[in-house]
Amino acid sequence: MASFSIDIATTFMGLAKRQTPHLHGLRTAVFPCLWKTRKFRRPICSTTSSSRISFTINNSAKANRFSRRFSVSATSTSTPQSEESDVLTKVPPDNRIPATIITGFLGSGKTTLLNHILTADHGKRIAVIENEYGEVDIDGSLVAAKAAGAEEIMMLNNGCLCCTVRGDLVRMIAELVSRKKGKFDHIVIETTGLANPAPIIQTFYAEDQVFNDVKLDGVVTLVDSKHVGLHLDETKPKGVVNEAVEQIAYADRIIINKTDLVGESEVSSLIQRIRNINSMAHLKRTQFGKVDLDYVLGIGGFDLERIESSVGAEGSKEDHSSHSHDHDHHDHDHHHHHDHEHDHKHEHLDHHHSHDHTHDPGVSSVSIVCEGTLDLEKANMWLGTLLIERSDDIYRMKGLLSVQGMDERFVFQGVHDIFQGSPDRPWRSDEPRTNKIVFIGKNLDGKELEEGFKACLT
Ligand SMILES: Nc1nc2c(ncn2[C@@H]2O[C@H](COP(=O)(O)OP(=O)(O)OP(=O)(O)O)[C@@H](O)[C@H]2O)c(=O)[nH]1
Repeated sequence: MASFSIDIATTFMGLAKRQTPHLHGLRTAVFPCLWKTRKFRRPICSTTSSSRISFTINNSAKANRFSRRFSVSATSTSTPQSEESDVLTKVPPDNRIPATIITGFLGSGKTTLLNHILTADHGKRIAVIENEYGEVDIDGSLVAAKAAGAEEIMMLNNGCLCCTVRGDLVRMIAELVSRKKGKFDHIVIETTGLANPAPIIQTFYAEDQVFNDVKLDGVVTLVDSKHVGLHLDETKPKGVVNEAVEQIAYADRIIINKTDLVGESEVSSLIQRIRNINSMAHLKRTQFGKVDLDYVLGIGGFDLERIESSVGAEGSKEDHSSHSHDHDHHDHDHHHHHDHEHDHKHEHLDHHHSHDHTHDPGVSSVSIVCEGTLDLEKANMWLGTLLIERSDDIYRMKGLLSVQGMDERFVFQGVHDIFQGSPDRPWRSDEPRTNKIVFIGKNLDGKELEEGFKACLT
């Protein structure tokens, strides 16, 4: 399989060359390269052969904002390389410090959750980065007052992490690492209630100072069951993001908080609405942010090896734990595309899927589930083109793919124009080679995505 890794790399390299007219603009000084190419170095296992190609695609219409980056890690686990091999044979374990982003609209319960994390008995040494808009640090004192458990609390008070103080975040993480490396196990970042998580997520991939020492573990979004509907309903002027929607769209875990303030039917319809926006996050209902800590820390939401849990065929999971409640799973309504073709709503088992296609400009999820094997070159071309044209609208992608000629499952994930993929464990002999891919974004046309994807099957 080692040679296969190289084949994959060659394939991607070939495509990169073919797209040369678009490729190199951002690697020159013509445009500021906010998204430098980098090596994705997380190992699959210690005797891995690994090759990786990254390249940057310039979309001139949008180049003044972000470069297009499309990076692929091709890693095979099957054949160890000889000492002489020029393919990397031993990849060191990924010892980077995990970081969790806690987000959610104003007043949704972020600080309450943070205090719960800091005071719980988990044995983790946590460094906190707390971001507030105002000069006066209120949350910081609230956290600090309770936070016997925090190794360090750093405040960022002069603006919002997703915009003005993003550079400060980079410096703060670098400082934390240089000053206290080895003295803490996890970083928790609480954003302001008006933060758009995307630029914060991107910081973990775009900035060497962060990427080299810290890995993004997951995005946890708090939702105020009573008030979030108002914010989700808000119509923003063109070009202005609805933060409440974005925060849900980027989440790996969604905590539906303040359930004491609403009735069961309100929670159920809220869950339906949330699933419509993000069909791959896990959901949990709570009061005062009381969740098991392993629900929010160490979740591997951005870990390629653990991506499967979030691309389950039947959409987002509602986790049941400490709370007894009565609810059903019957009527969530995300856009879900199976092998079979039909455009009516139907029920099967205990799920009710909508197969009709929406042109609603809002944020939604599209899941594609189908058997078959993918021509990697076609898939690369399709995704590359899609991201050049639509990466502003495609917020998140995760997938588990069956690739032609490859014994392992191919896992990938993306955030806008960042894309990473690598082989994972081998397919089992009794396992259907089912492709699962989830898109979350704006103006998604499920039919078009499904057709595009299926055109890449062999
Ligand atoms: N009734 C009720 N109140 C809650 C719950 N969770 C948090 N609160 C209260 O809601 C208020 C806001 O909670 P915070 O944790 O400060 O919310 P936040 O998201 O950090 O707020 P900002 O930093 O302003 O965005 C506080 O008074 C909390 O005590 C809950 O489950 N039920």
